[in-house]
Amino acid sequence: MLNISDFSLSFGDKKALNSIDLSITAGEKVAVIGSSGSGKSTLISHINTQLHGSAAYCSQQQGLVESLSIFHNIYMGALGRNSALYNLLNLPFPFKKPLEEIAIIAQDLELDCPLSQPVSKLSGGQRQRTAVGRAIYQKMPVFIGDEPFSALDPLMSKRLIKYVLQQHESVIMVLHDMSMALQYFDRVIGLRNGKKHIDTKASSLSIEMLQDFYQDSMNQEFVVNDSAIVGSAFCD
Ligand SMILES: Nc1ncnc2c1ncn2[C@@H]1O[C@H](COP(=O)(O)OP(=O)(O)OP(=O)(O)O)[C@@H](O)[C@H]1O
Repeated sequence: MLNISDFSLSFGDKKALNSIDLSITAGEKVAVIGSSGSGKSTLISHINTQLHGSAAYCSQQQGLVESLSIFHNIYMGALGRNSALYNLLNLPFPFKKPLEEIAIIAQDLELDCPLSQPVSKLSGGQRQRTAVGRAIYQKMPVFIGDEPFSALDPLMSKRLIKYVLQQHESVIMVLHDMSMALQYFDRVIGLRNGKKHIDTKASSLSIEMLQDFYQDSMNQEFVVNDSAIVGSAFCD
């Protein structure tokens, strides 16, 4: 499904990704972890570009339209599927079919406020779920999410991660919750300073190993010379 070979990306002097090799097969559920600034968002944004047309991407920025309702923001996921005229008419007079479909998605995402509510009046968690709803309504085989439920309480976050996993053939998700990464995903990719340090089956990792990985990442935050990080316990 995806093959990335020796991919690097810099922002000015900052090397955000450093010689990344990555293959992902259809059907895989991949968690991407790493400390802040390690390159996770940059990596999944690149993956989204590579999978253009088959992936729904839920970025941290969300890109919601503040003045429009929950319904219309979620409906945006279907803009490409329908004609311009249908989309235009659906704005003032929503059609029955999308109304019903979006009501189900909103219910599944535990969005219990009226669908007519403008996004500007939503909480952080409600906004995140609206953005995820829009991605789900794209009906793509692949879901790419950048901490899509970070504003939710842990139990709701758990339920909704399970829901997103059920709705898509393949999922690539950045998340900081190590236990969820191990419990719900097949594979874990760990980034440190733009390099891939972990890429293995979730079943071969433990919470302690991931805690060590985060601790080592923190310890090396001040290391300027990249050569000092070679020799990780996980990857070259
Ligand atoms: N548009 C940009 N311009 C300049 N630097 C950038 C830009 N985007 C990312 N960076 C830098 O690239 C590095 C990787 O950023 P990235 O957002 O991918 O990290 P991250 O692991 O997703 O972080 P977080 O967990 O905080 O979201 C960081 O040092 C960041 O400052």
